[in-house]
Amino acid sequence: MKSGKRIDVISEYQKRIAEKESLNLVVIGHVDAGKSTLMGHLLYLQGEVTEKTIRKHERDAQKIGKASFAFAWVLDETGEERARGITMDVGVTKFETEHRRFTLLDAPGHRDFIPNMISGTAQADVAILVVDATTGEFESGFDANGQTKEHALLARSLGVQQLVIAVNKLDVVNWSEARFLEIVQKLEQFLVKDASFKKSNLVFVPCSGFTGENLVRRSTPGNICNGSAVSDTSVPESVAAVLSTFSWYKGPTLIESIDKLDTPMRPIEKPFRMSVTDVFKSAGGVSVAGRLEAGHIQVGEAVMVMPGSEMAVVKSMEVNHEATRWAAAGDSVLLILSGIDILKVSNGSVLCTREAPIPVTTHFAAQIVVFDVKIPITVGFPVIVHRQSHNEPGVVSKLVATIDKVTGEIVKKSPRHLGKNTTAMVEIKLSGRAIPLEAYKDSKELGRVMLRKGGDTIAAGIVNKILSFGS
Ligand SMILES: Nc1nc2c(ncn2[C@@H]2O[C@H](COP(=O)(O)OP(=O)(O)OP(=O)(O)O)[C@@H](O)[C@H]2O)c(=O)[nH]1
Repeated sequence: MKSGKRIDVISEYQKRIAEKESLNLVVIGHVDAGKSTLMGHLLYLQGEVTEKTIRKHERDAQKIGKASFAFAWVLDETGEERARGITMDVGVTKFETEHRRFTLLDAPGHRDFIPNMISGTAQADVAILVVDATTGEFESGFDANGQTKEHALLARSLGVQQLVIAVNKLDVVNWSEARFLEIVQKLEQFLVKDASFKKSNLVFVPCSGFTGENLVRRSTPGNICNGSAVSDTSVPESVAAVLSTFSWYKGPTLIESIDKLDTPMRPIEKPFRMSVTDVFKSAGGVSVAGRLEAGHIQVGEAVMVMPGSEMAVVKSMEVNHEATRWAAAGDSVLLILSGIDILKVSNGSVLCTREAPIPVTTHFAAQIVVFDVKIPITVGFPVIVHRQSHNEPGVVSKLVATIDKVTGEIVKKSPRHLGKNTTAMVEIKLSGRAIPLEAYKDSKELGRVMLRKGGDTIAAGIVNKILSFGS
């Protein structure tokens, strides 16, 4: 195919961000915290979903006895997700606020789907953490087996710096200010002290995804949020009660809070890198979806797939479901590639250029933070190594030293084991295939790893050095 005129991507990109900046937003939180309902309702209020669609979801949901899930179905699209009432895969949608363009990733809360949650969060710049304010529910999401803490730690480890915390289902607790403040106090302490978020990067917003209160606006006598698209009778508070009991809140709505989030610096001038999250055959060639981590790409250019060093040409592309001729760092893209066998590219591959290939390795040094482990990490400890949406089995092959989290100084060389909350330098060897990986100093996006074992996340870290090179 003819590539057409070459585009000056950097100047096009400058024009685009001058118009409106783009952010990838992930919604995380404990199972049933109300993530899908909240975002489905927000999309409806923003005009991204029609009243007709919501009415249809409502009727269909009622038929299978799940009337309260009508808004959640905007994002939970598969039959199994709807029947089980849970999110399993990462749904992707786009929407706009006054100053920002968002690509929304709705991650599953159930612990069985944490690898999918990692995949969604790895693509995100910012996150909404949804917590259920209901008595007992916030507590169970927040305890050791709940996903509130794990998701927050994972998000921080994957590079998310700004967090909007939606204190949800406040309708169930009579819009109680005391309950809201109790949750803020507990969460803030954890997020700042244990998860290393900056206090100034946290925003707490009381709301109800079900009634729609404080998502886009707050109820006033002339403007009432009463979950109008849902005819479920279980809306627990009368509108009058909302007006009188929620008057204590004077802060921003959820949409105002996310509209103020900062856009991270995009490494657009660095060598081209795209991490692949999905591959499928399409009429035009091989379709490859993923996130552009660094650099830029345009139709007609050649790309190299790592591992494997196979070459392909970009035949066409889409950003946010719209055909385009170029894409830049930070974009979620779909490339149609020609000249390549579908078997040569898979979830976890990284696309780069022949001139600046990404290293491929089975052995690397990393600095890790150990989470709440039951058994201390020792040499030979088996782990599943996650890099973005990809994972491979491996072992912790060497414990180099424990280090002071604050000063970075070595506390102990060659420790025998690593316990809870330790920061340490280790070496990791993969037992199977080599993966594309970079040192963190070269790529913040492709230089992070997460270690999991037996369904638990046990550590997160950054890659200090690649110790073996494959192709
Ligand atoms: N009363 C009340 N119920 C809510 C609210 N938000 C969600 N729910 C209900 O909580 C249940 C779970 O909601 P979902 O939106 O599926 O929760 P989720 O966090 O997306 O669940 P997973 O994706 O499976 O983790 C549904 O019955 C919702 O109707 C709220 O603000 N108030």
